[in-house]
Amino acid sequence: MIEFESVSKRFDDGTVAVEDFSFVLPSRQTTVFVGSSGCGKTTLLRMINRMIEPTSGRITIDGVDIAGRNKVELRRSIGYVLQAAGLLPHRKVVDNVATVPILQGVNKSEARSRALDLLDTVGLDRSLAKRYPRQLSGGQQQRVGVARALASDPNVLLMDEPFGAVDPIVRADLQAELNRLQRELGKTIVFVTHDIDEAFLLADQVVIFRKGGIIAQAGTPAQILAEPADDFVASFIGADKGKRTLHLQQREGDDGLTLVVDGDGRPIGVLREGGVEPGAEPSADPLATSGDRADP
Ligand SMILES: Nc1ncnc2c1ncn2[C@@H]1O[C@H](COP(=O)(O)OP(=O)(O)OP(=O)(O)O)[C@@H](O)[C@H]1O
Repeated sequence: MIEFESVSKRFDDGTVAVEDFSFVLPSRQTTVFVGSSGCGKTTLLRMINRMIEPTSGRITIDGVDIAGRNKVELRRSIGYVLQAAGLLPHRKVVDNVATVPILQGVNKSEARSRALDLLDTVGLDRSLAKRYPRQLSGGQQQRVGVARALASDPNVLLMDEPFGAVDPIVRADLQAELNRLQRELGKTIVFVTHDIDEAFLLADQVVIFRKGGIIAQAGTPAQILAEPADDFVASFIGADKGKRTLHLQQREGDDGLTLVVDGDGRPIGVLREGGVEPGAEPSADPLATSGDRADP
């Protein structure tokens, strides 16, 4: 469990990035920080591995105040994945993944053999191990970034917009892969994104921020979709525009299939029988995501 207790951060130039933030991030769950640019998400994330020090307040991991821990040792014990993957350009993939375990004293051949296992874990072919980062696609580089972050088998994984720079198809792949990995590994993940859809897809718990690291709403995706706390949240999740309001539509030439469209009229799927109780009248039930309730 990671706990923020009245944490504030004022930078040297006087910018207050975070003000009096208190929050608990449960172990083995994915907490997603979401909010528009400059609201303090990255600052909060980087305070967890002490890349940024709070001006006041306390952060504990499993009850231990991180201020009392050795900074370098703390940083190496926490996985960290960045948007640009942050790989070392002059090292081969396998060595990028093995770097932290070697720094922690694991012998080279064992670290490399574990690195190859980790490539399997993140769905990369072992034949890529000898390439340099520039010889990989953006999506592959991100997978290497995740493998590297997992290399020291950390309990905590910090992910700062890790899939922000890849195209939507690769991004969807990486998101699905992260959900699969998390089911297997059960890490305490803190994930930062601008993208509310990504947040809802990955999170056990979502925190929507206003500027200054102020919580606009925190809860499960279902809770937030069902009851946006205020107009700011409703607008942020698109409920106000009907983005999450689903409708059924039947069109000519669709062989009687019922199309599901979102509030902007974009087709997002078809209605299948599977979600309806046998004998029950077909209804919008299978679609009863809270989007229905977000109808203005
Ligand atoms: N080193 C710094 N010195 C001064 N101000 C900073 C510094 N780092 C961040 N800030 C400011 O603190 C505020 C929060 O920044 P932060 O990077 O945490 O936001 P963010 O929500 O992660 O934004 P983004 O989504 O754009 O990455 C912003 O106003 C930013 O300009």
